Amino acid sequence: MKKTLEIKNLSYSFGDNHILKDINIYVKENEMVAIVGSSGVGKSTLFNLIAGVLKKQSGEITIDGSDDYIGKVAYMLQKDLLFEHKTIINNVILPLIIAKIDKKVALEEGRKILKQFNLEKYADKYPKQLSGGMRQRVALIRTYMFKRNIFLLDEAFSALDAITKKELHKWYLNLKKEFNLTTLLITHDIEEAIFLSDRIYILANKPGEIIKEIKIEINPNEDIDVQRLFYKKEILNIMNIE
Ligand SMILES: Nc1ncnc2c1ncn2[C@@H]1O[C@H](COP(=O)(O)OP(=O)(O)OP(=O)(O)O)[C@@H](O)[C@H]1O
Repeated sequence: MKKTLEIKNLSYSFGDNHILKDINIYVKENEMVAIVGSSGVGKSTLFNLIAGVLKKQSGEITIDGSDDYIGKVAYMLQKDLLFEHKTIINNVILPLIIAKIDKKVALEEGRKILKQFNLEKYADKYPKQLSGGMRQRVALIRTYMFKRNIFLLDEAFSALDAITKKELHKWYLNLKKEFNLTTLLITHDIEEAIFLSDRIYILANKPGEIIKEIKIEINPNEDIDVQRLFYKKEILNIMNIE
């Protein structure tokens, strides 16, 4: 399968402060890949480089084989950034309006997608009338509406309580399947990374480097929780966390 995102020998410094060193990672089409690392290791810096928020200093970033990578990703952060004064439907269609699509057509598409995900009853409500989990679903659908090659999720589920988070993880896997999403997830939550991802990169040290790549292969005929626990132990071990 082709590589949607490929990063080669990417390094980055803020002045004399070396943050990232020789990062080599890739995400294949329809794949969900996580970058796991402790606080301050450079996860958001890497994310900002891919999104084009920070200017690349050295190394390569390509999306679908092209080094013209700026503006090719759809990204979502922990805070949902919904517009409080706009209804849910108007929040969802915002990417289409920005792309200058006729409002009537945009509204039709927005309602269709809300219906598809059983969110149509919220269409005319305002964000403050929704729970945290529902807001995050709306924000994820809005991110999808940008129709970019790859989704970058930076701690997108971190602000949610444990139960809502688990529900949203399952929901996201559905969204991924339905729309063939390609996702790079940045998280410090190891269990989240194991549940959602096909592969995990561990970012550690200072400057931050990829110290390990782990393929998550769950055998459905054996106890799934036990297999996930083994992966968790392996990752904690690598990260030197007891
Ligand atoms: N704009 C900036 N100018 C200077 N240093 C910065 C800037 N942004 C981040 N840093 C530094 O870069 C390092 C990595 O920060 P970054 O936010 O990428 O880490 P992170 O892994 O995302 O952490 P967290 O999980 O806490 O968000 C930190 O030491 C931080 O102080």
